[in-house]
Amino acid sequence: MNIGIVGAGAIAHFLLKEINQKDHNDLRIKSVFVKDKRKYETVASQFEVELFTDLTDFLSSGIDVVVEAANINAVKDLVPDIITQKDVVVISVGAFADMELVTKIGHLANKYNNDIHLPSGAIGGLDILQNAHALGKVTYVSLTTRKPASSLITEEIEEAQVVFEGKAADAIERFPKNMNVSIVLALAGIGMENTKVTLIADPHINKNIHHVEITGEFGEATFTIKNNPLPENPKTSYLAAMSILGTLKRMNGKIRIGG
Ligand SMILES: NC(=O)C1=CN([C@@H]2O[C@H](COP(=O)(O)OP(=O)(O)OC[C@H]3O[C@@H](n4cnc5c(N)ncnc54)[C@H](OP(=O)(O)O)[C@@H]3O)[C@@H](O)[C@H]2O)C=CC1
Ligand SMILES: O=C([O-])CC(=O)C(=O)O
Repeated sequence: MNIGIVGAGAIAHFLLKEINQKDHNDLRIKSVFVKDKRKYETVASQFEVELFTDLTDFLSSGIDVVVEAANINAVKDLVPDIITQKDVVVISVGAFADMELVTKIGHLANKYNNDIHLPSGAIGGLDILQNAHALGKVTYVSLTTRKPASSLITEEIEEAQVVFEGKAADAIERFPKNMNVSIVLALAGIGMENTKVTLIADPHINKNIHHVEITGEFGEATFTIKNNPLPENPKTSYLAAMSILGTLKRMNGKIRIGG
C-alpha cells in the first residue's frame, strides 16, 4: 500500500522511520505534502520520498491512501478534496468538532466511495464506548487529562492546576493541539456537548495521562493510559503516532480484531 502523508512533523517522522526504514510488509510512504519544500528538503533524501506543495500533484503521485499528520486547519482545508480521490486517515480529529465539516466530508466519502479512518490516537476504550452506545444507552462519558505543565501553559507553576473544565466542544477550541482525544471520544460516544473534560497542567509529571470513565446500561468502564511523549513533540503521545501505523496495518489486512 503506497501512502502519502500531509505534514512532516513529529508524527510524520515516526511513520517515515518506521515504515520506510523498517519492514512493515508492503506499506511504503511515497509522498509527503508540505507547505515549504525547502524547510523539509532533508526529509526527501533521508526517507526516499517526494515532497509536494501542490495537492493535485500529490494525489496523483501513485499513492493509495493519505495520512493527515498536520493540524486541524489542514484537515479543514485539504480533506474535502482528498476524500474525493483517496481513503484518508485523520489524526487531527479535533477538526471534526465542526459538525458541518463532518456532514460535508461524510457526504463526499459516500459520493466517491472512499473511507475516513479516525485512529484512537493517544487513548483507548473506543471499542467499549461504541459497542456500549450501539443502543444509545450510554449516559455519562468523561475524560480527565493530565499533561506536563509546559505542554499546556507558558507560566511556571509549582502545583498541578486545572486549566480547563467543561465540554469537549470547548476543550478543543481552547487546546487544539492537546484535546483531539476529547473529540474522538465524543464522536465514538455521546457527542461534543455531553462529553465532560477536565484538563490539568502538572509540573511534576513527564507523561501524558488520560483517564476515561463511561457509564451506561452495559455497566461501567474506566480506563487510564500513561503515555510516553514523542521526543520531537512532547505534547504528542507516542501511542498517537503508533495508532496510525496500527490503523494502516489493519486497513491492509483482512482479519479485523475487536471494535
Ligand atoms: N488524535 C490524537 O490522539 C492526537 C492528535 N494529535 C495531532 O496530530 C497532529 C500532528 O502532530 P505532530 O506531528 O506532533 O505535530 P507537529 O507540530 O510536530 O507537526 C505538524 C506538521 O504539520 C505541518 N503542517 C501544518 N499545516 C500543514 C499544511 N496545511 N500542509 C502541509 N503540512 C502542514 C507542519 O509544517 P510546518 O512546520 O511547515 O508548519 C509540521 O510539519 C496535530 O494536529 C496534533 O494535535 C497529536 C496527538 C494525539
Ligand atoms: O497525544 C496526546 O496525549 C493527546 C493530544 O495531544 C491530543 O489529543 O491532541
